[in-house]
Amino acid sequence: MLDTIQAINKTAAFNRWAGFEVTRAADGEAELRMQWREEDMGQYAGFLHAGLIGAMLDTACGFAAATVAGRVLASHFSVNCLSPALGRAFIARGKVVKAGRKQVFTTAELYGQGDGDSLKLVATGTAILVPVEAPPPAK
Ligand SMILES: CC(C)(COP(=O)(O)OP(=O)(O)OC[C@H]1O[C@@H](n2cnc3c(N)ncnc32)[C@H](O)[C@@H]1OP(=O)(O)O)[C@@H](O)C(=O)NCCC(=O)NCCSC(=O)Cc1ccccc1
Repeated sequence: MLDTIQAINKTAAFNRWAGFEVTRAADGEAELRMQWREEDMGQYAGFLHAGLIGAMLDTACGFAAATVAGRVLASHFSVNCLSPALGRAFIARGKVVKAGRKQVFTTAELYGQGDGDSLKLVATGTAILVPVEAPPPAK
């Protein structure tokens, strides 16, 4: 399952640009890591941009859902920014709360990694994923 999710991760140009690495994916859980880049990831005060906070939480939730439901699309996600997102790297951990037939409810946490291995919780989020068929081939 980890290989499958890592392969999916590589197909998204955004994920490649951001440097998302899938470090765990199994049984309704997924973990994502991203190295901080000062030159193009910051907001006005130098914290991780909220767009990237949302992207990491959304992706961790989506990959967690994919481990139990296959192909999914997000119909809703929300983000709580708890503390300035600072760190030399960021780790998002997503998990499935409930996988129904039509909706998969998920939550995720985002941690900033400080010196050494210390992790600080900087944001939390939720997402609702909808299991979908493969899209029709492009005309
Ligand atoms: C599929 C659903 C969520 C629910 O659909 P329903 O309630 O059944 O609604 P309905 O049938 O009324 O169709 C409405 C529209 O949906 C379109 N469509 C339907 N099925 C497919 C399909 N299989 N593929 C493509 N499109 C499909 C359909 O053509 C129609 O288009 P139209 O309005 O005519 O132009 C739909 O609202 C949607 O696609 N939202 C956007 C999702 C999105 O972009 N999310 C963000 C990115 S994913 C993410 O971030 C999370 C993640 C991370 C990592 C890994 C994985 C995930």
